[in-house]
Amino acid sequence: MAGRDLSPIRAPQPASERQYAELDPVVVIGTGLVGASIGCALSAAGIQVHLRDRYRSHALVAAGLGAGTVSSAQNSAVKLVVVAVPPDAVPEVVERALARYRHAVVTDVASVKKPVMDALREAGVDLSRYVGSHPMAGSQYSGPLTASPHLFVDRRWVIADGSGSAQAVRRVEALVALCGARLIHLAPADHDRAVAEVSHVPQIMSSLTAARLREVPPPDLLLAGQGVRDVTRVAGSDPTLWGQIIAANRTEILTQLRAIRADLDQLLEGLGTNDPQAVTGLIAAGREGVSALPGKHGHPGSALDTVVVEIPDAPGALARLFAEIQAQGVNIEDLSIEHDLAKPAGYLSVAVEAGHAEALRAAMTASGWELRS
Ligand SMILES: NC(=O)c1ccc[n+]([C@@H]2O[C@H](COP(=O)([O-])OP(=O)(O)OC[C@H]3O[C@@H](n4cnc5c(N)ncnc54)[C@H](O)[C@@H]3O)[C@@H](O)[C@H]2O)c1
Ligand SMILES: O=C(O)C(=O)C[C@]1(C(=O)O)C=C[C@@H](O)C=C1
Repeated sequence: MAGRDLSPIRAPQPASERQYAELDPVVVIGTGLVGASIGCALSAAGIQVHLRDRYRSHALVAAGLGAGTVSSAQNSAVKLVVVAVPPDAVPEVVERALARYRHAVVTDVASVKKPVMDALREAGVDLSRYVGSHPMAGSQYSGPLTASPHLFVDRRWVIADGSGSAQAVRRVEALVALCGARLIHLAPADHDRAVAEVSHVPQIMSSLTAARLREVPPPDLLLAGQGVRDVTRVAGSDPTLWGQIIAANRTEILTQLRAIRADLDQLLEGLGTNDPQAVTGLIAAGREGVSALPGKHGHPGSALDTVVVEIPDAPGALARLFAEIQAQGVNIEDLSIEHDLAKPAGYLSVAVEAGHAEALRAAMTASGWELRS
């Protein structure tokens, strides 16, 4: 689209005076993927971040990536503590942080919210300085090495209602804003139901599919294309972390898996009796489900078309291709790459607004690119 900002990510902005006053300095406990990414985003905004981890090496790696410093904070000066450790450790670490940093607000980023809040209440912890939260951004990777200051840009970040003073909530809202995320307030139980639907059950379905691949003979695996890779990306996730997330949210997850079992039974029955409607019905329902997902940046999805371009596995090929697309004034809405197993080439699937695809195809062909669709 001509005139549109084609830069893929928003650069971190310096913190405003109010945000400095609310947050500076911050302590991040747990400097893996999420903690180090938060440290990188806050540091890029100019906030002083102190990094702590049960493994000093993780904090050192995070510091090396620009997430902050491993030097200790002056405890009484700390304004915000972000607890980014695995869910089972969260209540204990939050409780200790509240005791140690007496003027700080403490938030956690665990993927479940009600069990954490319940555990803190059962332990008799004063929750006026605690505000639970959850950024809906991450990846299948663990540890600080894949951290990025851009991880949360334009992603949803939930603040769990039901604890924290108004001032405490404001500090966590400032954290969300500085990380470039979009704030959403939810009751803990509503959060846990929603993430079971859109994150935890999809993780299980991905792992179920990927686990079957262990039985596939290696020559058959050579036929694996982009489809199976798309469906199994998150199956590469950390089993210990996900074991904790799923156990903590098991009631919601069980309800949803039972519904999936009923769908599967229906499909098996239909296939057994060779009822074509059983399959078309399922595929049509899946298509409806996909189109129900909000589009990029949380806006309603717009119709996209995919242009598939063959690119040589050579230095500068991607840059040339992107420059060509930019020259056409077309925004890349999404992209993925599939590598050819037999020759030094890849197939780049570029999703663009449907109305722009035909003109883009014509321009690319005229410039000598090989198109696959
Ligand atoms: N991975 C994701 O996609 C994602 C997204 C959003 C939220 N989360 C949540 O964020 C939290 C961290 O997940 P992650 O993916 O960054 O995991 P990670 O394994 O990358 O990092 C966890 C870090 O916590 C440290 N740690 C563990 N126990 C500790 C303790 N008791 N004290 C201090 N440090 C400790 C580990 O050494 C590690 O460096 C989890 O609660 C997870 O549910 C994860
Ligand atoms: O892998 C990703 O892309 C993710 O964003 C991971 C994802 C998700 O399922 O949305 C996984 C768990 C977290 O609690 C939040 C984010």
